Amino acid sequence: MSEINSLPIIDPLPYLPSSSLLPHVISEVSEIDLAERRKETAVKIHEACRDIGFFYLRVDSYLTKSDMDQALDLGREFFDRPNGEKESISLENSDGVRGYQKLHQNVTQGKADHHEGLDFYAPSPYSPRSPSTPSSSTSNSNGNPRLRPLEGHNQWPIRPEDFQVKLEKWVEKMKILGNAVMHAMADGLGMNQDEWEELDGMVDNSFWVMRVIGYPPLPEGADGISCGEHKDYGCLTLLHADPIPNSLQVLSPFPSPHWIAAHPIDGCIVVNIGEMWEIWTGGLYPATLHRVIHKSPTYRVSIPFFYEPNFKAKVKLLDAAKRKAAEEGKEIKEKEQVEYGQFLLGKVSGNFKY
Ligand SMILES: O=C(O)CCC(=O)C(=O)O
Ligand SMILES: [Fe+2]
Repeated sequence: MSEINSLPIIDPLPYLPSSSLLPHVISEVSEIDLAERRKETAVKIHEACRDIGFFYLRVDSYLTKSDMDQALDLGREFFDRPNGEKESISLENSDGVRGYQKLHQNVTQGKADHHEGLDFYAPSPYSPRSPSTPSSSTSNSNGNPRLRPLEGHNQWPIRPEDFQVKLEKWVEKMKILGNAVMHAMADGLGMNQDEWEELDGMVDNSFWVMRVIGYPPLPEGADGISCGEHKDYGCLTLLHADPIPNSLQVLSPFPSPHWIAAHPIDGCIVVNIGEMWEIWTGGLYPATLHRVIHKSPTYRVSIPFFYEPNFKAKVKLLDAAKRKAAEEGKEIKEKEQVEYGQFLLGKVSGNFKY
């Protein structure tokens, strides 16, 4: 294998429901070559997941340029609002994980990151508490019962106008895209229909997360890091970011680990896989380390959408991954089964400084 210094570009079009495609594309898609195009996509996705765990996904048959620009601009306009307004929807007002985090409140490996952010999650995974049961012995400063992490409601900004409507649409779009990528990955692993349906049943009520992140440039001369190196912990990360080169960096494994830049490409988003795929495949598909060092003078906005398993999904080594690894002579290592929601709870508790 030659040194990997750039990421492959993959077209998910043959896996997207035709009703979700942009009108001008629908007429171009012929049923006849769909099967052939699926094969091509599945092979490319398998190689990308196995060799680096990161790739570009073409989305220009699915999202217009104005959909893409608008999502980032809404983030930018929100971060431009006065601090008091942003802090009125801070994490502490909900369940400690949904809402706004001010600059340096995010922590990676014990070090504060140089960004602000706004986090949204799928609805609470817990059944509603009955009003007659005292829900908790503790209350927060507003006298309301203290919520367990993930138990609260999302806090949507009131300004800029349309933020919620537009970004909820983005969530719906990303869920469809995430499922299409999962299907391509299932084919790439050589799953049969029953195996794909079983995998699909573990993500069909995805406990998704959407983050809107704002990165001020790192101070002049600082050798700091905007977002410390980490693996993502779920299934798939679908990242849309401002077209600023060099900021997002990926640890390419071959021939020896070295950082490469994932420069944004027009009409594409960047996808990487998280730790759940590492468990599903026994490490055949690695969750790759990445980081952000944002030094350019402009404020950078990114919107990672995490397409995750269902809260209750039990994630363990897949037979298809065993077969694929044997076929390719790759060694894999079975990891302990996890229930996704429990795994997530263990992770979110260390993410913020309150
Ligand atoms: O902002 C970015 O480009 C990446 C953010 C990221 O890696 C994350 O939120 O997990
Ligand atoms: Fe990440």
